[in-house]
Amino acid sequence: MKVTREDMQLYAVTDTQWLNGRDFYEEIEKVLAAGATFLQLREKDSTHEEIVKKALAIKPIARRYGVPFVIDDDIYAALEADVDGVHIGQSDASYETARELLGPDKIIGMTVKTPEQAANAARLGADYVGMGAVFHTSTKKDAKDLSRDNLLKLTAMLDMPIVAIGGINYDNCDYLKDTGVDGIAVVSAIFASDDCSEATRKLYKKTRKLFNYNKNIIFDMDGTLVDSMPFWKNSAREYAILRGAKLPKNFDEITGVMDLSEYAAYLQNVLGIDTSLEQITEAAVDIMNKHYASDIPAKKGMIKLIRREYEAGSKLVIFSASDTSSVEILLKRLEIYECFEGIYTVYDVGIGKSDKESYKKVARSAGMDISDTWVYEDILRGVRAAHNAGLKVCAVYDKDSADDWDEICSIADKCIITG
Ligand SMILES: Cc1ncc(COP(=O)(O)OP(=O)(O)O)c(N)n1
Ligand SMILES: Cc1ncsc1CCOP(=O)(O)O
Ligand SMILES: [Mg+2]
Repeated sequence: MKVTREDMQLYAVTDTQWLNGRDFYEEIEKVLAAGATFLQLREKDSTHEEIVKKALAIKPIARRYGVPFVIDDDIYAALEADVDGVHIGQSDASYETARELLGPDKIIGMTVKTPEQAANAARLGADYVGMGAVFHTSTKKDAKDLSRDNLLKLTAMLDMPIVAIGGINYDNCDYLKDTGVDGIAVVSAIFASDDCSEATRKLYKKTRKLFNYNKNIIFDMDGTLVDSMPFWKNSAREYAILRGAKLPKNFDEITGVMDLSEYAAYLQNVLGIDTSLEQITEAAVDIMNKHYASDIPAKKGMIKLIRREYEAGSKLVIFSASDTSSVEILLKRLEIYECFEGIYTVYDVGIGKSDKESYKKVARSAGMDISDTWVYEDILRGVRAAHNAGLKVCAVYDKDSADDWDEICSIADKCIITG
């Protein structure tokens, strides 16, 4: 698993001691939902068995949010729980031992405090480094403070993802601007807060600007933002009933595999309904627009994600295979219309989503730089085309594409599973 600089933006490190009786897993879920970009399980008072148990419980949560998840110190727990990797310091297992045990694909992060350690991390090929403590902290009393000058010296030596740690919070993190670090790792600034969601959301917004992670997002609508596929499938039935057809028992089975022109021919030739492709297309939009206006549900967490990105300054557009009117109706109903700067459909772009040129054209028209742009998409052909266009892809799980999920995840840069 490759770590990016962007993954370092807001690195959350757990510590049950700060929780004050709040539920550990609920708080972790809140932190990930609010935008933490990396997660480390660091429980200094837990036994190996307890760490494995906790890691196994956290792993599916981190997977759902597509956030890399590592364990502090315990390389055997990382192996047993099969998490994404481990973070090792100078008094933990060596990089070589960790790599041999965990294999080439797992993440190995290292603590670096001196030029020798920095050179060593570079030589060994660590996936990222953590540097600190940049401020004195009660979370790790034995951590020596790292001066700004020394931090600058260390970051200048390294060309890899770097995260600063130690006593960092919302009010003092500006200190890290232009130091060469790619983000902040925090324990108490998140987990000691009474409201972990709000603390994370505020830090996410602030660090996005601080570390210049400008983000453009091209969002798909059906299957990504909303759970509309079942409604689309049912629209064929709704139209046939509207036109007075007597439906055979296996109607859904027969029409489920048809495209619109095959469906038109079936209605005309088999069910004897006087209709045309144009009429069906128009009727489908009408039927679906009623649902977009009333009962198609947003996928779990998506509204929050869109609001978070909008508030953090991302530029968002929709690229849909549905009609513009449908997109507008839905976004207004979900009260996220103002979050999007543009709506593009395959009809006005003139190219389908299987063709990488469609995504390039949307990015160009929206004034988005390909290297800064993410595509959120649920279908394999869209994921593949967007990836081939050079865009970063966040795949969103949809049960309609369940059979393609493994292949989708082998292509996408990030995969999230919404309810
Ligand atoms: C991201 C990150 N950076 C540094 C550390 C510190 O690791 P280490 O020096 O091994 O100290 P302990 O955390 O084990 O007390 C870290 N955990 N994470
Ligand atoms: C793990 C670690 N390594 C250096 S300081 C530190 C603890 C950071 O905790 P906090 O963010 O609460 O200061
Ligand atoms: Mg350690």
